[in-house]
Amino acid sequence: MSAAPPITATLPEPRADWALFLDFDGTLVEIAERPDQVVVPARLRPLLGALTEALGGAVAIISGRHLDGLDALLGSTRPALAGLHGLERRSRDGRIHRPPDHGDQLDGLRKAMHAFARQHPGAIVEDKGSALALHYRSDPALEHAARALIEHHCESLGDAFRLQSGKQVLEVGPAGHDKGTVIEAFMTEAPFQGRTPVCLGDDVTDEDAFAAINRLGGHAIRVGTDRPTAAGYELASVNEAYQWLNRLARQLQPRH
Ligand SMILES: O=P(O)(O)OC[C@H]1O[C@H](O[C@H]2O[C@H](CO)[C@@H](O)[C@H](O)[C@H]2O)[C@H](O)[C@@H](O)[C@@H]1O
Repeated sequence: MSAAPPITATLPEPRADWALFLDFDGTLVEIAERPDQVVVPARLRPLLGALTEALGGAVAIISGRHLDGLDALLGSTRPALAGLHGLERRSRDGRIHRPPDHGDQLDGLRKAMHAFARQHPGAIVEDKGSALALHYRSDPALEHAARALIEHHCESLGDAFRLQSGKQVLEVGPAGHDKGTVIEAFMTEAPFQGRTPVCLGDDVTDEDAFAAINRLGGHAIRVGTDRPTAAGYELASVNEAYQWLNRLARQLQPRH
């Protein structure tokens, strides 16, 4: 993180040649006690529509959730999407890019996580097929035991899988993909190619995205103020993120 630019108070002036990458949980929706309890604000869908129009379609949501779960939350809005922290994505033209599923290799860990959740009511298993998440938001004291359990299983899984920490969650999924690699993939194709990438995110896993954005000469904006970051800019909350994105959409609105 030594190459991180200092946080700049003034955010960059919106430009029509930006490509916008938006994290979901903690950036576009407030964090909830459980993954299935998030509330998608009514203002999100019109905002995504306005941003997509203003930026020539170059808007993507990049999340740790899987694509189907994101589509269910977003309803008829069908933006470019990346799921499972970059493992899978949907291009603007609707093509799905997803490596073969080796989620069955996680069966041992899957069973162990479910047994752990049965023993500890504060733990929740989120099974995303190719990846598994063990949440402990309802009982943060479980982090140590949850991590020990997962690390034990990761030893036998080898290098093909990696453990990622997030907000009160530990996730195991295929190695070699992250939010940085998926932004780089989007930037090779229309309508993102040739634009300046801009990314908003709140979590540790968004730091991979911020590092890629910095390499690509774009603007990384961290939502929240709770830890060190590679982002050069900061917005204090989900609400501030909405205010700034609304201003962006208004300022760049194409004149008809
Ligand atoms: O990349 P994101 O879109 O930010 O997704 C990261 C993870 O978000 C979800 O978990 C987090 O949000 C939950 C709902 O607010 C919260 O209960 C949990 O404690 C957070 O870790 C989602 O459930 C995960 O699959 C995503 O990887």
